[in-house]
Amino acid sequence: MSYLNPTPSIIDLGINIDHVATLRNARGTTYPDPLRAALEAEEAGADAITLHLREDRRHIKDADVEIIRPRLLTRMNLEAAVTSEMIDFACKIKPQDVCLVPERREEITTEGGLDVVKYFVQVQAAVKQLQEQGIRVSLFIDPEADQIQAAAEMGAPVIELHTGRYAEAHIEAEQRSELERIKCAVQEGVTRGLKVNAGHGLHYTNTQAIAAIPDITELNIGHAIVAHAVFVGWKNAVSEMKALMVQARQAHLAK
Ligand SMILES: CC(=O)[C@@H](O)[C@H](O)COP(=O)(O)O
Ligand SMILES: NCC(=O)COP(=O)(O)O
Repeated sequence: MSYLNPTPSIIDLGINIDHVATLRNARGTTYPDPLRAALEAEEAGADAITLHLREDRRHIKDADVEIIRPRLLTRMNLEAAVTSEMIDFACKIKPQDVCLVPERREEITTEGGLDVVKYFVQVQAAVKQLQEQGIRVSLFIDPEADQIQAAAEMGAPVIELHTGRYAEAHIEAEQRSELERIKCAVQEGVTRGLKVNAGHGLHYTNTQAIAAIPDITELNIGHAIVAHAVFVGWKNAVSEMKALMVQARQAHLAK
């Protein structure tokens, strides 16, 4: 829900604008402008703007975060690694949401969830520091019961389930089993009183089944929308994704 979309959404869409910046950085130009992408995404129905400030600054830069933060009419969901540099930066910027993610410099994309069981102490300290600044913290984790339990125990109010394995499953049986894993994780999160989001690798033909899961509050989607925008335009790509999510949820609720 936002000033632009005042009716509560049946399911929220956070638009990840990282790869608008990837395209800009490929030529060192000032276009396409991530700020413009964020504002037009809001006009097209986005409920939040997600952006990942990576340690290597391969797409989003510090200045993007600083410029975009005060201009949003919805909310900013800043993805950040659990490092003192990133947590201090987030505390300075004060986005409405920070999603703590794992990061490996050599990876092409975020390969799995943050291991909040293994790094319990470090993640809990970051959650506390961010919460002291009034920032809502989300943990980007694999859809596993022990990860969800640790997230709840350390006091994070939100989790985002990594849907990468589901999105990459090419065999139908494997995709079905990944979907079941996500459904169980959603239930586990809700039972523990958490707001449950999901995302990673979702596109125009695999998002429906995830959006239909009734207790998922928000999906964060980026790469597929930037790619689709090449053919249909940015605002159409955003509104098409939002519409298919809403339709999938409504169809499930009408059953
Ligand atoms: C954490 C996450 O899933 C997204 O932020 C994603 O990582 C963005 O794109 P890249 O992984 O390609 O940087
Ligand atoms: N947290 C997931 C996200 O923001 C979007 O990931 P993707 O759609 O670019 O794979």
